Amino acid sequence: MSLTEKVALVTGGAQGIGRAVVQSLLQSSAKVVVVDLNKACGEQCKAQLDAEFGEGNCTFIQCDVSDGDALQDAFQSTVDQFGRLDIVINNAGIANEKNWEKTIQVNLTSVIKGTYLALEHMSKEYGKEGGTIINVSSMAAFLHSPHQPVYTATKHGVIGFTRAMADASIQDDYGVRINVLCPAFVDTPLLHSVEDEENMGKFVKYKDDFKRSMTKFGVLKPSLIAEGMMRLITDTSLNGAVMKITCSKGIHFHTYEPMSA
Ligand SMILES: NC(=O)C1=CN([C@@H]2O[C@H](COP(=O)(O)OP(=O)(O)OC[C@H]3O[C@@H](n4cnc5c(N)ncnc54)[C@H](O)[C@@H]3O)[C@@H](O)[C@H]2O)C=CC1
Ligand SMILES: CCCCC/C=C\C=C\C(=O)C/C=C\C/C=C\CCCC(=O)O
Repeated sequence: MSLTEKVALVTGGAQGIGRAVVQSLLQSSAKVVVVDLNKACGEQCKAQLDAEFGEGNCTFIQCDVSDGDALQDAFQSTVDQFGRLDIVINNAGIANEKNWEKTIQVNLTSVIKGTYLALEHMSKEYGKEGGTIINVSSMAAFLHSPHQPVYTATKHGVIGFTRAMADASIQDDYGVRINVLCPAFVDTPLLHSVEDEENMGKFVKYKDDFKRSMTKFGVLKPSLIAEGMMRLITDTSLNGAVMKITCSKGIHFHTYEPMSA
């Protein structure tokens, strides 16, 4: 499906899962704004994408998503440059149990803020044309791993918030589909954070347990996560969907009893 004339904003798009999603969006002819904290990585990413897809299709904005004003400016710059916004991927995330307040800010508060900003630029409530939002959670939301309690809490929160907003979108006719994607382990730099006391704090003693889990459950390629993401973007029947991606079952959906959490 062509996304020609569509404009996408991807947080944490400079590497890992976000980077793979940016690549897929450009392959589908969307314009893409990469919003990321890491300036060096973002500039390198943009240079590579310009070489592959031509200049003018991709922009990099350095921004810490946990700085609400900076995130607001990034959304405004996107619309100023490309004239519209259609697709928002709230993907930026960290796994830091030592600075757990920061983990809540980046993984949950910024996803909420990013969703509200996306609605300001896309919802019919604000006189806009509609669009789609995908928030990135994790299979950690379906486990209760003792090794990453705050990371797990944020990912539970992302699912609850997204499903509630998807219902709100239907009730008040925002014209915006809001879905959530939950990958199992993916081969990105984030996985290496389990090695580091600065990230894990007292939970660093479990690093070998993490590695055993990765061996047991397998590690996915970022390209498969991008494939799932493109399905959420292009399948207009999906709203409030919770997509899971695992090695054993591939891309599939979590099902809930009516009215259940
Ligand atoms: N890698 C994995 O095994 C899994 C990752 N996820 C989730 O996928 C998302 C992406 O993760 P990965 O690509 O694996 O991580 P990654 O560490 O490879 O990439 C994350 C990107 O986000 C950026 N970022 C971090 N903090 C930021 C901030 N405050 N403001 C703006 N940008 C920021 C980083 O600079 C980086 O470019 C995260 O939400 C993560 O929790 C979910 C399930 C599994
Ligand atoms: C605080 C440090 C945490 C380190 C986190 C690093 C990576 C994060 C990975 C995830 O988000 C995925 C976490 C858990 C799910 C993994 C596998 C479940 C597979 C289930 C299945 O295959 O059925």
